[in-house]
Amino acid sequence: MKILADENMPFVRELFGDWAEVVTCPGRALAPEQLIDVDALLVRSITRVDDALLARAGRLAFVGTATIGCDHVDTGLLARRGIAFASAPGCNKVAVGDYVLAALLRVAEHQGWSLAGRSLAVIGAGNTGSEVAGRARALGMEVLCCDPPLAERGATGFVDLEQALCADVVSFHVPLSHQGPHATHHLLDAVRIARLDERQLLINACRGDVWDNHALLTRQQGDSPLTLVMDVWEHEPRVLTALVPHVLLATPHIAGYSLEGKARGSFALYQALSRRLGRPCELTVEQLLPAPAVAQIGLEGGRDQTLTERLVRLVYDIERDDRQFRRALAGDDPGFFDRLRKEYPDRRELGSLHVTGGGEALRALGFG
Ligand SMILES: NC(=O)C1=CN([C@@H]2O[C@H](COP(=O)(O)OP(=O)(O)OC[C@H]3O[C@@H](n4cnc5c(N)ncnc54)[C@H](O)[C@@H]3O)[C@@H](O)[C@H]2O)C=CC1
Ligand SMILES: O=C(O)C(=O)[C@H](O)COP(=O)(O)O
Repeated sequence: MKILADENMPFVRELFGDWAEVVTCPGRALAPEQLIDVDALLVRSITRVDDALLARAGRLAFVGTATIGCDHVDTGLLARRGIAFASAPGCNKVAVGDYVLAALLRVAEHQGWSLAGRSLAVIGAGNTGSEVAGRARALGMEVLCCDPPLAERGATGFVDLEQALCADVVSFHVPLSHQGPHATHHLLDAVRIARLDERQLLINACRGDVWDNHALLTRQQGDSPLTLVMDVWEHEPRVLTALVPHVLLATPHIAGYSLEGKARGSFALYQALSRRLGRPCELTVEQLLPAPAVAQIGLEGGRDQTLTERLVRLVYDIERDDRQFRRALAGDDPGFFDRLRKEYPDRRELGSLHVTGGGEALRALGFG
């Protein structure tokens, strides 16, 4: 069988190479002709899987995306054509939790905030939103969750969007959707942006099109700008360049880019395709991962927010990603966004570092 996989999907040769012919290619530039003799297509979020791409895919029996988000895949089309589909729900939720935790601690340091006692609203309380909620609670923050679709299914304890948008920190974790009563395209639109208070911090680590970036730029150019953390951008890989100087932490859609998260993404497709073919799964995710450079450190004495920030930065330095982003944006490379993502260094999750002497509180923050 022939598998065509995005070149940015790690571990495909280790997972599929023993029993399939594996060909890799850049995901953004995939052409219909490349699918003529392909049995299984493995993509990431940058490949639009639609009628045009599958026009000549006569043999295709399986499409997998090694991502949580599925907005790039026409799943209705796959169902109509009898092509099996799999995604990787939750694969990089821990990485998104690490990203938002790192962002909160850096912003707090920058603004001189104590996070304990402040409110944080999670918009979309699924896998990534719940992970972020857990980290925020571990920081002593008061967490509010807004998730109307879950509330409609009988879950309780939610606030509505307008209440959520009054929190000190508002972190977005919804899928991108264009239709239906809970469509999220421009969920943060010009009207809502105008109502926000300048003391608020807004974080987007889900999909760029959930925020109206032009309306946000208008707000930021006025006399009461918001504090912003943006990992995702409307119309990626293009970025509204003028907005970037008004964003405190700006990164190129890498919130979910831990090595563990990517490995889990590839592994979920290995499991799904193996199941479909009736093959045993002989490997585990753990077998794919190298040992972390630093696996253990000891903590003596008390821990405050500053020390927590330093501990997090030992494993994940979000400001490094922000610096690289700004440097690359200022350069002369129109393909900088994809390049930064392709060349992204191996980033380990906080859980890879065992901190002795830190107790349960550090484990709640994500450490091992
Ligand atoms: N920046 C990055 O690297 C990453 C981005 N993502 C994005 O984050 C999204 C969310 O991921 P998960 O939490 O794992 O998905 P999930 O499906 O587990 O949770 C999403 C939640 O959003 C809720 N929701 C849907 N519409 C809503 C609305 N209008 N208002 C409030 N809540 C709404 C759903 O009911 C669900 O509970 C993904 O679809 C993906 O687009 C995910 C991983 C990494
Ligand atoms: O899982 C998701 O959803 C994401 O947003 C991924 O982290 C995106 O990574 P790529 O698929 O664009 O490499």
